[in-house]
Amino acid sequence: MMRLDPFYPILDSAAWLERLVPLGIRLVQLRIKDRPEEVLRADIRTARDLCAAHDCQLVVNDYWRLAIEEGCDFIHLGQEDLDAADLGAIRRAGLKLGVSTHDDGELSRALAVGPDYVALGPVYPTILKKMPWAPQGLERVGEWKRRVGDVPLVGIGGISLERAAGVLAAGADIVSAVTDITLNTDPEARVRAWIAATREYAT
Ligand SMILES: Cc1ncc(COP(=O)(O)OP(=O)(O)O)c(N)n1
Ligand SMILES: Cc1nc(C(=O)O)sc1CCOP(=O)(O)O
Ligand SMILES: [Mg+2]
Repeated sequence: MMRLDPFYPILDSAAWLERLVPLGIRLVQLRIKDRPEEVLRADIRTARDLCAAHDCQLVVNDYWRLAIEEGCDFIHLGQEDLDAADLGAIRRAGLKLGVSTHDDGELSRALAVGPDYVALGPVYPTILKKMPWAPQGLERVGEWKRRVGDVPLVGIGGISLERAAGVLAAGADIVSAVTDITLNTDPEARVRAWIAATREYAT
């Protein structure tokens, strides 16, 4: 499999991708919540075409059926999403799969489905969504990497540009971020800085 880029921003609309992907993002997640299906489908299509034009790997969050129907090739599912998903249909369609984990049980379950990456979170406190887990910390990142072996490990949750190098040094292969970019006063400059800071980890 193609190596995934170490910088993995998550954005909540195709409009955000249109703004930021052309700056040189090579791996991005479209994570849209609570929108009608026609909006989801239109954004997935726009994101798919944009990412294809910019040599960027698109990961669609949650909506695996729409991802299959729209010819996307990578989805992200959390544990509750896994409960409802048809993994056979996902694999038959040739989709790659990233899975969230927050504790031991979730990691065992994630590894059992043969994921294309495992995400561990929240590494630091996050303001994006309420989560029942305490921040995992950097030692847990290292422990997860030892347990996942060759499977790429994504660190997520409260990761800023300033924290990214520490998360990578602790064992993550990839660092993911939302608000450090989208709430920044200059998201374009922030993305350029992330790309420059993570370039040495890319191959
Ligand atoms: C890279 C990455 N890691 C974790 C998540 C969270 O997925 P999930 O637990 O399903 O929660 P939602 O994002 O769907 O609210 C993610 N999306 N991406
Ligand atoms: C979407 C998401 N999933 C997480 C998990 O731990 O599974 S943490 C998270 C939010 C990440 O946003 P920010 O970079 O702004 O903290
Ligand atoms: Mg989900």
